[in-house]
Amino acid sequence: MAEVKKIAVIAGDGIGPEVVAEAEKVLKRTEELFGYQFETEHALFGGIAIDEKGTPLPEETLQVCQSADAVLLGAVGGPKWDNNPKELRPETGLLGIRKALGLFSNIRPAVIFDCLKEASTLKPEVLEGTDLIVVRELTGGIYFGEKFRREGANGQEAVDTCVYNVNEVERIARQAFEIARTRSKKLASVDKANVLETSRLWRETVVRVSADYPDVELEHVLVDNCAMQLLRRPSSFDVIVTENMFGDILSDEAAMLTGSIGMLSSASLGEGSFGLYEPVHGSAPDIAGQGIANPIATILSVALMFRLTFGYHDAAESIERAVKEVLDAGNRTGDIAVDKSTAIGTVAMGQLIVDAMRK
Ligand SMILES: NC(=O)C1=CN([C@@H]2O[C@H](COP(=O)(O)OP(=O)(O)OC[C@H]3O[C@@H](n4cnc5c(N)ncnc54)[C@H](O)[C@@H]3O)[C@@H](O)[C@H]2O)C=CC1
Ligand SMILES: CC(C)CC(=O)C(=O)O
Ligand SMILES: [Mg+2]
Repeated sequence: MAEVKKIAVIAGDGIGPEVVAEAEKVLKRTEELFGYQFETEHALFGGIAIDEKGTPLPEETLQVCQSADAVLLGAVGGPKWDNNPKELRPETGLLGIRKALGLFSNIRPAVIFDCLKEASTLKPEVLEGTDLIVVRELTGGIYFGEKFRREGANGQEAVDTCVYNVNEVERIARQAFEIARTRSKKLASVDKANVLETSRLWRETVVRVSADYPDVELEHVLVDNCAMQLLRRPSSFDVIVTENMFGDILSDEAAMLTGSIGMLSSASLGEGSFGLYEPVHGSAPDIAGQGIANPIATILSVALMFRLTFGYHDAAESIERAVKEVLDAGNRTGDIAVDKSTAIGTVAMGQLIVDAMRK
């Protein structure tokens, strides 16, 4: 009998509950097929937690996560809470949970399915050979720096501060070098070292760490150039390591190589095997409640959980193969459909993937 793995399930807001419901069906099917056992515990987080508990990250939610082996998260946020004071915004909870759980590394693979090349923003010949991972620093930088308003000589000013220390850069750099070692041994470190002091420290630190990885070829790319090169020659990248905000932005851009942000999964990791798994997209208020969101990013996040936290490679492969088969057969949600009139909904896509899973 396999050991029971505890998974904290946080559906969140908007399309979060819709896509997480499909991922939970995948967990159940995995139990039936492979005999693995999961104990899920649901917790409130984000806007719904503000409404019901008065805070985006209730203490009991944090405890549920801390006592679990892994967390499955949908998405949080939406216009309902946009004008809340900053401590009562869903994104405050998102940053808070990442910090509280020590999840400094966010791994975002952009996997290109051949049959989706038609849905990509780029021409198939430009996409040829593209398979990249963005490794984003997740608990430092400008999202976590001090922010405030003040009265300046010309009226109100707003201040966001960006801080990185050597330790924060070193640990994410090491993780990216380790990942690069398992792939094509090429690492692109993305910064803005021609302007930002945090980026100069970033670059110095990455160069120092690179001495321990002589087998990995390191290049430095300025973030503006990287944004351009991702569209011009995406196949030249393999592993990209970058700071929090640059990684946030570049991974949404990389999503469009795959066809849609609804395809991009992610793993947030710390020092141990514990991880939080979530789609890269947000709560998509514009399509929430319509049953049309693409659940694949969340389902592929479960596959990442199986690989990186549980070591269930057989089950991960089953999910990934099922997703490919379902897409190869021409099934599309609206975001990846060229002919939108043929699009299927969230539940139909989830069910097709569950049905295609095999041992
Ligand atoms: N990890 C999280 O919980 C995140 C939360 N957010 C929050 O989500 C809210 C909405 O943010 P947006 O900037 O609109 O970004 P978003 O990622 O929610 O949506 C951007 C666009 O992509 C589409 N989209 C996203 N996921 C999709 C899916 N699975 N299937 C089909 N289409 C999909 C949406 O319909 C929208 O047109 C905000 O409150 C934001 O703060 C944003 C990013 C991450
Ligand atoms: C609160 C934001 C940093 C969420 C986001 O856009 C992300 O993590 O991708
Ligand atoms: Mg983002």
